[in-house]
Formats: sequence, structure tokens, C-alpha cells
Amino acid sequence: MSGEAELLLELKHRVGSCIDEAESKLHSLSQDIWSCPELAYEERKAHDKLVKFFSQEDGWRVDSHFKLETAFRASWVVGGREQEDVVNVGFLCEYDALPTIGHACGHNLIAEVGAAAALGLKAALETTKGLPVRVQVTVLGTPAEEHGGGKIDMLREGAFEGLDVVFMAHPSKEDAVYLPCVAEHDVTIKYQGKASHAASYPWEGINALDAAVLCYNNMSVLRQQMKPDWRVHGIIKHGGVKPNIIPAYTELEYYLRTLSCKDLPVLKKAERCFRSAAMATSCEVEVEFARNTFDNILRNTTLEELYQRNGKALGMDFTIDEDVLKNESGSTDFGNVTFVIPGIHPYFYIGSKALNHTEEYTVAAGDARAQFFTLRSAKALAMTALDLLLCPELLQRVKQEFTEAKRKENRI
Ligand SMILES: NCCCC(=O)N[C@@H](CCCN)C(=O)O
Repeated sequence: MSGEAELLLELKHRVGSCIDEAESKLHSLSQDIWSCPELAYEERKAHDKLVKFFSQEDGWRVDSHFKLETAFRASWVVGGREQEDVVNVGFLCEYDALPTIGHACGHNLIAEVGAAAALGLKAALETTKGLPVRVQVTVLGTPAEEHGGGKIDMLREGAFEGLDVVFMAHPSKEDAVYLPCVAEHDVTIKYQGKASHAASYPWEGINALDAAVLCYNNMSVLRQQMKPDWRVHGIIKHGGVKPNIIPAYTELEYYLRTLSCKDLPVLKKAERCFRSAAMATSCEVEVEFARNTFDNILRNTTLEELYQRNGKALGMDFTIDEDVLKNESGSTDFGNVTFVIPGIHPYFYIGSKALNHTEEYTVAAGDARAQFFTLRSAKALAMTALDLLLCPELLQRVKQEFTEAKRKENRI
């Protein structure tokens, strides 16, 4: 084995042992976040926990409320000479929860993975003499993945500037290096009608619930004309207050998803469904498209292969089930990040076959059994970062692939 390969192996061991040593404080971090679920943009306690966590660690510069009220940044620099360019490696922490069912997507574990990978990488790098490059390890706390898209806000605010590569990992029911993540645009539809006694003077009323129901049915009819990989799904958030009051106000929320933003003109067709329901019922309608559009994920197979190799060495069992690998896995604001900086968003098993966004998954995400798998994923991410830092040609390859993929998507 060459000297370089030996060093890399030794540093990877160091990543593993540092993360194992920090096991108890990392577990407390994700438990604290899990037991106090907070919604998008309101993750104040999770923000404070993570800020405190990094402030108590040696050497990190911590910026609380970084660009968004509930976002943060922690960074640490090592090696090389002051004036040298820095290779800046980012790990992302998510920590928002879902309404009523808490951490049913396991974002408490995403926060733990980001924190653990950053600690592990730092521990390995600080023991290394003569690093070929100057390195910055950056942790970004990115709020509001489940609603709104905090990473998109942060990209707009320049929070990702200077990063060379970004890593995060998402809990799932299996280990997978990539699952198709599609583009998404969210929309809220509000119908205003007129209340009246539903039995005494129904003719005086304008029924906003009828508009909502027609809207829902229009969208179901539209589904027949959609491409098989498009997804539209909605709920009625307000449907009236009492059967004997003709509903004066109703509200729906729809998510519209397509493989990439190129197909999002489905929005136009959907808008006709929303507006025609208002016309048919004489209601007023407001159609509010969300501020942010979630992009699909731009893949980077160089990063994926490195992560997979490290994951396999740690005993991960990556799924080969084609149904799983080809099926859509929802959307993420990390997609937008991958069009600006090369990155990966692999999935990790947490010791349960429960499905994300169910109460069973909330239980699994808070279960101590998830810890081994969560920390294993963090180790694989930090080891992948080491591969890039110790072998600059690999980082070059990652960047080259990124540029080519963007060109193919006409995004340059
Ligand atoms: N593949 C990642 C899944 C994470 C997730 O479930 N994200 C939400 C985002 C919703 C934003 N409106 C989703 O429903 O896909």
C-alpha cells in the first residue's frame, strides 16, 4: 500500500473513532430536537441547541441566525498556508418537523449526521501533518425543508458562497446512494364565498366549499392528462365551520411535482382548474404560488460512487430493488443546492421498515436503534470528504462532472 493510501486509511479510522467517542453527545443532540418538534422557519430551540453544541466544541467559529432567523453556520479551518485557496467542504443539518406528527421525516437525525460528520472530519484533519491543501469544514443549519425551502432562501442570500462540495444524508427505510428527487412547486388556493343559513336562505349564500370540491375534482380530472411521472396532490385546509352555515371561506394546498422544472408548466393547467371552480360557483379566488420552486437533484456519480464505497466498507447494504431505485422519493430544497455546488443526498436505513411521513417513522427516528445507522452514514460522508481532500484529482473530477451535468440540463 502506498504512503498516501495508508494515510487515507488511517484518517478514515480516525473519523470512525472520533464519531464513536462523541456518540453520547450526538445522540442527546438529536433526541433534544426530536422531543421538541418545530415547524419550518420556527425551529428556534433546534437552532439554539445546534449553536450551543458547536460553541462548546473546540475551534469552531459559530454564526447564529446566519442569513435566516433559524439558520446557523459553524466553520473551522486547517492546514496549508494562509494565502492559499481553501477547499471548503460543507455538511448540512436540517431540523424542521411536520405538523401534528413531529419528526416523521427524521430531520433530527439529519442534524445529527451533519454534526457528526463535521466533528469526524475535523478530528481526522487536525491530526494530519502537511495537508496538500488548506481546508475549511463548514456546517450549515438549513431550516424549513418541509415547507418553504430554507436552502433556497439561503442560496439567494449567498450563504453557500465559497463552498466546493456539500454533503447531507436523509433517513429512509433503506440505504440508497440516490433516489429520484423531483422538482416541486407549491400553491395555496383560497375561495371566498358568502355565508347564509343553509336551510333557511341557501339562495342567499355563495358556497366556497363547492368551489373547493370542484377544484379538487378538476385536479383529479387533470391527472388523466399528466405524464406518468408527474405528481399532484392536495388537501382542503379549511372546509367550512358548520353544516348549517354555507361555507364563506375555503382553502386548499397543492403540491405539483414533475421530473424537472422544465415540466412545471403543468402549473398553468392546474391554475385553470383552480380558477374555473371559482367561476362555476361565483366565488372569488386567490391563487398564491409559493415563493420558492424546489429543483430536482443534479446527480454527481463520482461522489455517489465514493460514498457507496465508504458505506459498503462500513457494512451498509445498498438497496438493489429497482422499484425503490426508480420510484420518486419526493422533493428537497437540496436539489437547488446541487445546481450551484456539487453535492450528494444519500439515504440511510434507520433500523425500521416504517415509511417516512407516518407516525411509525416518528417513533423510529427517536428510537435508540437509529443511532448506529445514523452515525454510520455520518462516517461515510466524512470519509468521502477525506477522499476528495487527500486526492485533489478526485475533487477535480467531481467539479468537471458537475459542470457537464449542468450543461446537459441547459443550466449554464
Ligand atoms: N426525498 C426527500 C424527501 C424529503 C421530503 O419528504 N420532502 C418534502 C418536501 C415538501 C416541500 N413542500 C416532500 O414532500 O417531498
